[in-house]
Amino acid sequence: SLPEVFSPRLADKGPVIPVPNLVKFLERLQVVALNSFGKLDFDLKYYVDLSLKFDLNSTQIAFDALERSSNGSVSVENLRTFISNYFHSAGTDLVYSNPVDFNPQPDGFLPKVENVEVRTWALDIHNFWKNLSRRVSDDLIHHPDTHTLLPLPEPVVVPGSRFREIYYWDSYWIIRGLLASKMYDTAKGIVINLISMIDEFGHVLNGARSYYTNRSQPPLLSSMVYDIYLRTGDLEFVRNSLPALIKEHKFWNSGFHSVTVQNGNGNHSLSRYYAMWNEPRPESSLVDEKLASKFANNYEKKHLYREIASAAESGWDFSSRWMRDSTDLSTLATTSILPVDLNVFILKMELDISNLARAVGDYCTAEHFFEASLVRKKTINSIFWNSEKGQWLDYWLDNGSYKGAHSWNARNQNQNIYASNFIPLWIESFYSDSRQMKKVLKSLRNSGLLCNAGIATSVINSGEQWDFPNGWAPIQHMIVEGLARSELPEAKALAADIAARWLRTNYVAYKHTGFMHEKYDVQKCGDFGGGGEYVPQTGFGWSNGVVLAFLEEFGWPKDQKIDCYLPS
Ligand SMILES: OC[C@H]1O[C@H](O[C@H]2O[C@H](CO)[C@@H](O)[C@H](O)[C@H]2O)[C@H](O)[C@@H](O)[C@@H]1O
Repeated sequence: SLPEVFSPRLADKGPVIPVPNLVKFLERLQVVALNSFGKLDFDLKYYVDLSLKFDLNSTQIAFDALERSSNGSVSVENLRTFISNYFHSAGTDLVYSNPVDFNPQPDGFLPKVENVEVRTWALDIHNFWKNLSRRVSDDLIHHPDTHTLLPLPEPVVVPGSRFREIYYWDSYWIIRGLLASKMYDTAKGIVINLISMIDEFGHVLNGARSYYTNRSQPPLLSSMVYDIYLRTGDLEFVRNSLPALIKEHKFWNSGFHSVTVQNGNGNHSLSRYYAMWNEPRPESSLVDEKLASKFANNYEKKHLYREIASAAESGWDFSSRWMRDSTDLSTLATTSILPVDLNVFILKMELDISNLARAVGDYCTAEHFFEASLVRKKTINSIFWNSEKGQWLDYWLDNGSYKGAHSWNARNQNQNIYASNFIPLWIESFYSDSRQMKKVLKSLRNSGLLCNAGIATSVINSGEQWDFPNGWAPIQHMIVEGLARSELPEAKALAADIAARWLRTNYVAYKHTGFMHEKYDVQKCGDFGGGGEYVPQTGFGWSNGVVLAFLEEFGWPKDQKIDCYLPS
């Protein structure tokens, strides 16, 4: 018999937000396109990013009338003609837009960068904001039903390449870079766009597409607002943002995202990733269907689809972190895990809301969220902290719960080493605790995560992109920033060392390839990363942002070379 987790009762319980008919149609086109064009250079996402030249009904009629062979394919020529007659290319609904606040040589840009070569590179990256800035096309404004792209009110900054739309958590590091580039209006515009999603959908979407409405991403909106406020002092911006931040806090602390765990210290309220979807992800539907094809039972398939979409909500799509068996992606069990980083982001949200509310004189809200942050800090140390290891460990939920609460069991802490086990370092509540910090530092040094060219995502080489040997800009940034802010000199020194390794590898890869990359291989300085379900992407929003943020914080001395040979 099936385990309880696959029972109809449980499998059907979760919420589902349906996608529009346009997305369903584009998924049909995706299948025919793959059968007709073949796998070479084929990106599934391209097809759900197309926009229609005419209404959906007439496009569907023309599509159904195409002559098909027995396997459903259409001749390459006929399909090409049909696509060019009926669709605008993917990406044309976001048009290039010169950012209003872009200055090629901003005043006070990266004052600590003395080295000419590094400054030239930094200015190249600063220039990339122009390549990545877009606004929605007039066609999208007038005919939103013919686009999967969502019409956002302000200009956007996209990650790059196949990621043609704004992404939630990427935007935090893009904003960090924009702040270093003194592009405050562009940064505020991004936040206004994300807030418009909360107004319309109740949460910030994974990305600005109608196929992303059923999930969010790591919640960093409050961090964006807070950092912009610190640079600009704009209280009106804070006042306008606060209601959305409070609404978002509720989203992550209610419904299926919320889980109660009980231990000797009482009941603890925590959050998990939980997508409102149990079908294949439209942007990767054939990949998901193939993975689910090993399951005969429809409930098992639906269960897997929800786990896949929830892993996408985590931003770590995909990783052994969410898998019961690191060699088998179909064992994804994202919703059965309480993630350290998500709960840290919610603690940060509480601290940010409290600080922002205090700044605008709303002391009642400030106090309420400060209290909440104290409780959450205790919860994080109570559920995730493992003193023997000197790390915070993700927590596996058992299938059953008693009266809605799961009983805490030390055995359920995931003993595997992930960079996320160190994300609490980013938050003052943790980095200011010198005793705990010393333990964590020792643990980080011995973790196997610190490599020649940065911090590895994990120590498991699963072939998935959020695992060894890939290193990702956001992870480097959060850990380095926390270490740098700690009082401990050895933590500060480690921060500078990791930042320098990361800058070197980004620079050398840029010089070799001409591009900034989405992820890097931390084993080999100068190599970009790989693995996962799509080819490595360039551009790239968060990598650019983190380079600028590191250069702003640490600078680069005049006579220090930036290459792969580390000074002894
Ligand atoms: O198309 C597959 C998946 O792609 C996205 O995930 C990856 O890119 C995002 C943009 O840079 C990034 O935020 C995420 O961390 C990456 O893993 C997308 O977010 C997924 O939902 C999508 O299924």
